[in-house]
Amino acid sequence: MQPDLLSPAHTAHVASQLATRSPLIHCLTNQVVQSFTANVLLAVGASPAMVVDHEEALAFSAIADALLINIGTLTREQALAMRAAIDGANRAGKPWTLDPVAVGPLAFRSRFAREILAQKPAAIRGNASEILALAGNGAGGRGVDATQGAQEAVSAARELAQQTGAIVAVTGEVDYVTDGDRTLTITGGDPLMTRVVGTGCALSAVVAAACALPGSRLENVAAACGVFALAGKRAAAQSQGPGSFPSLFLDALYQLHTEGA
Ligand SMILES: Nc1ncnc2c1ncn2[C@@H]1O[C@H](COP(=O)(O)OP(=O)(O)O)[C@@H](O)[C@H]1O
Ligand SMILES: Cc1ncsc1CCOP(=O)(O)O
Ligand SMILES: [Mg+2]
Repeated sequence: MQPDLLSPAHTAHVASQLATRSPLIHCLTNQVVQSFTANVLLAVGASPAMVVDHEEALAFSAIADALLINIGTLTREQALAMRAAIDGANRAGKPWTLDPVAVGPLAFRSRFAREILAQKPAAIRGNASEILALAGNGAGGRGVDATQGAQEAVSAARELAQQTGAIVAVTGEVDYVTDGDRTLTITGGDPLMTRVVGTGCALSAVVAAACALPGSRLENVAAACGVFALAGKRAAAQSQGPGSFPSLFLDALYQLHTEGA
């Protein structure tokens, strides 16, 4: 089936809903991107909380509106907290999102990612090499970076969505978001987004937030990618390089709901 283009009106609607509803997002994420992820969630109008101890994580994921699990700097201790958080979220009926950072060549995180897939993520967001590896079709990328284009991972994304029941977003120059049947395509963004750390991780946090909104989860996750594509393009148009880009990107995310898309 041919991918559909995401409607700009739905991106604007989701940008506004995120700010109006301000979902509380429980983030268990990597050590590199904690602060940027929290700032991105605040810029879109959501509310971040990094509650990381395993006892507190179990309790807090039931209180939060959605959970993010990002395995970028996974440790044994963090894996315990992640299992507890997923358990708490599932028992409370709260959606959780997986960012399978650098899955493939590294055994511990790859085993862990496959294990938690059985716990029914609402969404999975990764780059092409991560989605291919998670679907069992590739060896993974170069560390946290993709070595394949997103277009090459569309079939794997569909298979992964069918196997897990999750909405799968595979990102890159073009993003593809699928429920295993219908696939939406998002264009925009800018290569500068790959020259600063944490844009993929922060997008996964906004995907988690989008999963807490009412309506079509497929369209809401695609709109989260649409929000990034639009803000990334606007920020890059004013930016001289990776130093100024993160600030301009946060401003652009904020302006999407304060000034309308
Ligand atoms: N070449 C590109 N052109 C435009 N946008 C891009 C490009 N590469 C990545 N992006 C955007 O950057 C964000 C992060 O995606 P990606 O780089 O695939 O994730 P990761 O950082 O996990 O590898 C997404 O919003 C994606 O659309
Ligand atoms: C550099 C790095 N190392 C482990 S996690 C991480 C951040 C990856 O961020 P992103 O996937 O958003 O580029
Ligand atoms: Mg990533």
